Amino acid sequence: MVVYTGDGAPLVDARELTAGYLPGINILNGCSLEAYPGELIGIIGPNGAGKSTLLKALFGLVPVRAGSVTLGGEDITNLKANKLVQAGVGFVPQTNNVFPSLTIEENLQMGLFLRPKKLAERLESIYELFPVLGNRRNQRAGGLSGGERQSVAMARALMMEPQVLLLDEPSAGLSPVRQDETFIRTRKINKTGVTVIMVEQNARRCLQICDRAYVLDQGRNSYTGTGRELADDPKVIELYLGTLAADVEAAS
Ligand SMILES: Nc1ncnc2c1ncn2[C@@H]1O[C@H](COP(=O)(O)OP(=O)(O)OP(=O)(O)O)[C@@H](O)[C@H]1O
Repeated sequence: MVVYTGDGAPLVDARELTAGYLPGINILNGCSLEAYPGELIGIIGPNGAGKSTLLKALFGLVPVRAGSVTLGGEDITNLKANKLVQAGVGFVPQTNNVFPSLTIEENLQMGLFLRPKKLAERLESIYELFPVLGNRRNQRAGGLSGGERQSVAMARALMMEPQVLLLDEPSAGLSPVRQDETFIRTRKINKTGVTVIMVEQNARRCLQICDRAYVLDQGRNSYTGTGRELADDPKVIELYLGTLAADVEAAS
């Protein structure tokens, strides 16, 4: 597992972001995040902490009022989503992330509208990573299960060969088995060299698979460390992971 110790330059560097949806109301209150090349970063924290808002601020979907975001040293603060996709950032929203009336393959095609000439080559490599999607390429996305839709959404974001993939609660609404599959798939994508920044409400599982994680609380950084450090930190367990779950795990 790659665990960065801070050597080298971060690929994504979000510094002291203030951001919000409504005038005068900030949801992010100066939170920061760094992702080094090849890292799998988790963002966890209580409901309403601003986790999804942070991801949306990175992808230009929520206005950043103060602070900055850089990608490979270039300022990308408040760039529009299409510019970010061209710059190498992929985003998978939590819901409404497929076109239900289109087939799997048409959904994937939509992911490459900025670079259509590479379609055959990209489809081949995506079907290698997601063989099930290849086998069912002509099926409409609307008829797929939640987990399968999540795969299509991830695969579509990967069509543009992003350097960074932003995932908003990929395991939300899935059964425990499907959640596990989603986490394994996310790790697999990360192993291909894609830096992943993932918001997760399944904090324990997220800490198990990520290199480093950020705990957000009220739009601020609360704790940061490797997945293991945070999973073992008594304060993080008490405040964010739940003591009962920890006791059960320790007793088993
Ligand atoms: N489109 C929006 N317009 C106005 N306020 C919003 C909008 N989306 C989210 N918020 C508010 O921003 C705050 C943070 O929401 P966010 O979704 O970022 O939290 P979160 O940490 O991802 O929580 P959860 O785990 O519950 O999804 C909440 O108070 C929420 O009501």
